[in-house]
Amino acid sequence: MRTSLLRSMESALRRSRSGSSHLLRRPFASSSAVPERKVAILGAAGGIGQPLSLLMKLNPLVTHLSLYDIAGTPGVAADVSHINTPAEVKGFAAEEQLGQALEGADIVIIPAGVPRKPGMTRDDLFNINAGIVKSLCTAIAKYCPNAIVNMISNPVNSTVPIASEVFKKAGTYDEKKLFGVTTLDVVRAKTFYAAKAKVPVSEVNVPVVGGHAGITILPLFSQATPATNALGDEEIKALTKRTQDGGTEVVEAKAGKGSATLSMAYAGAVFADACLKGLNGVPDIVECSFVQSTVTELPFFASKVRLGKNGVEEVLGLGPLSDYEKQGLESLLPELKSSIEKGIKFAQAN
Ligand SMILES: NC(=O)c1ccc[n+]([C@@H]2O[C@H](COP(=O)([O-])OP(=O)(O)OC[C@H]3O[C@@H](n4cnc5c(N)ncnc54)[C@H](O)[C@@H]3O)[C@@H](O)[C@H]2O)c1
Ligand SMILES: O=C(O)C[C@H](O)C(=O)O
Repeated sequence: MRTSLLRSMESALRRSRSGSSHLLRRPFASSSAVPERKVAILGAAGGIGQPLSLLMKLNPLVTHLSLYDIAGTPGVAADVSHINTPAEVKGFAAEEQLGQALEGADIVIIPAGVPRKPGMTRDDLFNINAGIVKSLCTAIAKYCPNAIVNMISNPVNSTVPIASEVFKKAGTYDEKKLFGVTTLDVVRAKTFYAAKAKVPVSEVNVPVVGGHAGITILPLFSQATPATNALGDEEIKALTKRTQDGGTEVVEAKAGKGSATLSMAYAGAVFADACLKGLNGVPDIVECSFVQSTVTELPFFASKVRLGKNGVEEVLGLGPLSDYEKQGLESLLPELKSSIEKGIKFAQAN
């Protein structure tokens, strides 16, 4: 997946440099091979929003890129629009333009909201971000009820349930189209595993299940490929802990200037690319994501998901777990349950 996104981007860059591509001379609308796809980014002028806008502009599957934020969008949209790739860029600022930003969107990516500072948990963001997510999802239900939603705003373990309740209230909820973006956990697990196991990072795959906060992030290193016997129990524990604390590692390193933005933009672009490929009928697109689920007793859970023309095609099971992973699963369920319930309660009361 990672390599296929990189290949797409490299070829978009090559084409834009050579100026020889038929894609650049002919709009996608007239191409029978590539359907029109509008991607909207809400929070596009933020730390994640800006590099994510850049990466989506480089994605050859995007024909229309709609950038919305409450401040700073005109500059970001003008800047990104000068890149000579096919996606047509439009910027929207202020709430009265939100409808236009969303209309016709196939995928809405939401990195709007405040990030952590050192000493905070993701749940500490709930009070501000819950309201932001609720109002943006209310607009999605009105202007693009059939869009796939990629939720990045934290706490993901609560913002996804909030979105589901907003859509239920509006009568537009389709569980196949709501995704909590947990790809950064997978990106981190792959990077850390490759370095420890001394295997090429481009070949590594590691499923990460559960949720997206602390111990609710459960990397399944027993299923990592390429498999290795080189890692003992203590090394697996250390890798698990580093993956669970990856966000905090960045928050502390940024020392008050926010949380992961560049690696998150990359992860968000990988996941949106997978959703676009699924929509376009590319077979066997599998990514981990926090979705409505029956894999555990909880109503939402992150696991491998097969993507298709309608969003979720199949929520895949956990596969065989090591004893250490089984313990991790038992430990995470109560915390994840309470974060999910907090989101549902908020949306029902507001
Ligand atoms: N899911 C993940 O793995 C993951 C990873 C990193 C960060 N995050 C989360 O993503 C969110 C954004 O992080 P960031 O670093 O980009 O923050 P940021 O403060 O740099 O950017 C957030 C942007 O959201 C905008 N915004 C605020 N309210 C809005 C509204 N109502 N409508 C539209 N835009 C609005 C702001 O103007 C700002 O430009 C945070 O909640 C952060 O915790 C999630
Ligand atoms: O850690 C954070 O607050 C941001 C994000 O969820 C991350 O995992 O980097």
